[in-house]
Amino acid sequence: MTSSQEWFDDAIFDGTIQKIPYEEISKGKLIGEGGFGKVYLAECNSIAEKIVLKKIRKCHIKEKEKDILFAFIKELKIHSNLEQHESIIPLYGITENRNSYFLVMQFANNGTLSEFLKEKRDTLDWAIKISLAEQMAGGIHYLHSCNIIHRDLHSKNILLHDGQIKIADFGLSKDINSPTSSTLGIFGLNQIALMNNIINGLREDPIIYTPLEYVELYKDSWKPEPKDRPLIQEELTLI
Ligand SMILES: Nc1ncnc2c1ncn2[C@@H]1O[C@H](COP(=O)(O)OP(=O)(O)OP(=O)(O)O)[C@@H](O)[C@H]1O
Repeated sequence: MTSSQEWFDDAIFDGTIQKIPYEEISKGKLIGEGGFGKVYLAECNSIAEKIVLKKIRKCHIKEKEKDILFAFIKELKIHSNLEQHESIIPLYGITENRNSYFLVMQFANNGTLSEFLKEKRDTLDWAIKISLAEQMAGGIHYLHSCNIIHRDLHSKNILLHDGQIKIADFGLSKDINSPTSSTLGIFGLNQIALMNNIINGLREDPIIYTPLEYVELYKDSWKPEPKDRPLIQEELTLI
């Protein structure tokens, strides 16, 4: 029987995932922390632009943290099977040192959409907002065309690089052709509370001065019955 370490190694290194030698990388400052672990800014000899390292410690590879491990591997596999797309954050590969594995991806130099919107809330004009919505719909449309549903889209999982939307964080995504899918165990209490509110019909109030066509579009998109919501292709056309 293989150890969980061997199983993890096999799961990572079979297929198309590029392994980057750790010696080629100089790790910089800590820039964030998520469900798997810490995220660092870094540079790599063979990659022209700045990168981030998203870390999972090897000691997480044990039974009681299987959900975290599965989400990490799922993110890796789904992300590495995607082609380059302007609205998806590029994944360069994986690297490892003695204690940890790291996903290696492009550093998004404008941070998360959440930070961007907080900072620019009062100065963003509608042309930029519509352009961001269009880029996002374009990225989601691309994912759907690859039979991937993201399932965790929110403004902290959407990054911006040189003003361009980059969808990230595929840990909860599902390949609709794949029979294994359940990662429900890794939802946090906040997400469960939010889901409850949505199921019970709670919706935000439209923000004043939002164009009416846009309000109608997003109200259509939060209808309770999925069949009543527009497809992403329709949204893209309307935007
Ligand atoms: N490619 C990136 N470029 C720039 N900053 C990033 C990048 N990836 C992650 N970050 C930063 O690191 C933080 C943590 O990212 P990470 O994806 O690990 O977690 P999360 O999405 O916040 O949480 P979770 O993994 O639980 O959904 C982000 O909020 C963001 O500030």
